Amino acid sequence: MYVKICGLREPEHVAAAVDAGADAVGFVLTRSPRRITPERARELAAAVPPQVLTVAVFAGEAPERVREAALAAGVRAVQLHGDHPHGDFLALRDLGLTLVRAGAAGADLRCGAYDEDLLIVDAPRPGSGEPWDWAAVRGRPQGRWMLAGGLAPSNVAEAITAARPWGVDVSSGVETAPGVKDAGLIKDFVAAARGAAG
Ligand SMILES: O=C(O)c1ccccc1NCC(=O)[C@H](O)[C@H](O)COP(=O)(O)O
Repeated sequence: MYVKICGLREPEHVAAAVDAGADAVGFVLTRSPRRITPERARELAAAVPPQVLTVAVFAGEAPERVREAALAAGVRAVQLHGDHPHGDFLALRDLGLTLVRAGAAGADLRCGAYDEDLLIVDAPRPGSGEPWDWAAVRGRPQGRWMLAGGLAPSNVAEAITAARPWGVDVSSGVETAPGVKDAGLIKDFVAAARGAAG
């Protein structure tokens, strides 16, 4: 079970995610209570070992702006949320970064349909912490896809059973307030996801 912890802002929470065994850590570079600057993301990413994917998250920015910010942040992956057209992914392909497409269940659910490497199937409002009907997508997404939206240590096992994803992604469920991560919750989430998968 691939596990991504998103919306990290502080070095101790990045370290908590890495120590817990997360596969990917996300830095939000778009409008959000979790937003950080590309320069801050670079500082945080510098402490992440190479086996853990560093992801810069965008929503609605033009590819030129995504390119500039991703390079400034020094991340290894770019995540585009929402209604980005296929052309945006093609325009970023030459960066040589892992491309992640994220959207709600109404989108094309085949990973690779937009030339992306990973797919996230999320709640309608990203980063809202709102659970949705995870079971409704069971059997529909194809390829390397992560389930997101309202996941937490207390429900991630249920969500995995319901949707059978390749991976899971969380932000609000490992926070004590919007944008304020909790190292204990991060550890609990990774353990619960891996326990469910095992
Ligand atoms: O986290 C945000 O605030 C955010 C804002 C705008 C676009 C994307 C955002 N987050 C992307 C993620 O990958 C989140 O982890 C995902 O939406 C799940 O969020 P949550 O329901 O809070 O666990």
